[in-house]
Amino acid sequence: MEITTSTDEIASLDLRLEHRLTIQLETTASSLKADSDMGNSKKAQNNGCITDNRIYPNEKPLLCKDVLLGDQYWLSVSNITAESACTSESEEGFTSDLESWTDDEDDDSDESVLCLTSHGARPLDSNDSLRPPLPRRLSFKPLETVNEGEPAGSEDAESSHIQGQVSTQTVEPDLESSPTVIFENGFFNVSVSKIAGWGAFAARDLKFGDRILVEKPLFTADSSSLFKEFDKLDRGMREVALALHANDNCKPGTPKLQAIWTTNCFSTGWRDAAGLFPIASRFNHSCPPKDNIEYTFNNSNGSLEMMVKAPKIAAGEELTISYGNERTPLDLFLRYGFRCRCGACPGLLDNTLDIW
Ligand SMILES: C[S@@+](CC[C@H](N)C(=O)[O-])C[C@H]1O[C@@H](n2cnc3c(N)ncnc32)[C@H](O)[C@@H]1O
Repeated sequence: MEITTSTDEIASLDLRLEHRLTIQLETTASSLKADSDMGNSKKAQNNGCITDNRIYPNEKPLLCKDVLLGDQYWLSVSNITAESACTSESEEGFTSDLESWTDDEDDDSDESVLCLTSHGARPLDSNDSLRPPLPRRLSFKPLETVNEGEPAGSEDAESSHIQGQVSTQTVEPDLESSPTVIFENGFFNVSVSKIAGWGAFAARDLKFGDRILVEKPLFTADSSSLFKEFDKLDRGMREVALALHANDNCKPGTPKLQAIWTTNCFSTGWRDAAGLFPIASRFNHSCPPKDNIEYTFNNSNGSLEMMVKAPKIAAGEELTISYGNERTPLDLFLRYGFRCRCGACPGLLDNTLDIW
């Protein structure tokens, strides 16, 4: 297996790092000094961040402070994972101790152009290509119960019902107003999937062993500490978490966060400890042998890594992982609340549920 050793080739993502930058940019007038934005290097090292601030020719920015430059918006991780990636609409009548959250759609205040690359942060370069603006919908509100039966894909909407006072939450990409691509890093992009909701697609031909994503968790927890750990997040990070797809078939009254956790968390290898990874969470499932990406949690850097496991993947193909090789379509339905449409399995037969 060919292992990528150069950081130039690693698709790296560190949401904590990006968010720290965001906070610093909001409180620091316009300093573009990467040193001060990134904190001291020792601190960054402790967090496992890559903080090499040199400018590398032709290096593609991974993430960037949302900024208005000329007529174009640069893409920030908040946009990628909270606005577009999701799927949520504003909730009416929600109640929570987070009610003080505000919608900062119109906050275009003094923003410096700083982007994250696989080497750390650097000022936006004139050669960097800009992408078209995304719809801005920073209106994610915490929910208290789960909106059940509304799948990420095109599952039968007739089975939908809404619990308690929670209003409908859109979990499908809105084809009318959503951008086609909500995340890209050179290896893959996240856009609308034929399997379900959002999915990941090869941005170019890939081969066995290509490392396509290295992602830090928003947070890690186990079943007993989920809410406590979530409460430690700041507003931006909570929005990102709450924007992820929630299990459609949880028991009535299941907290939204719990439904998101069961659908999206990746094990970190110790008992039931797991992490929430907003980009990796957009990968749909395929039953073997159709799953073409494998993943592992790397304890040494605290990141989830995704590698190509198929011999080759052509540009444009959907990238899928297995949510569990031993899982049958019934297991998938019971655990994740979806009827598998991967194309490799027969799917969940109607009479299976009747029998069950
Ligand atoms: C971790 S999310 C994957 C990304 C998701 N499509 C989204 O829009 O965020 C898991 C959810 O995606 C959908 N999904 C993933 N794989 C699927 C499959 N093979 N067939 C049907 N739905 C699938 C289900 O709704 C599942 O609960």
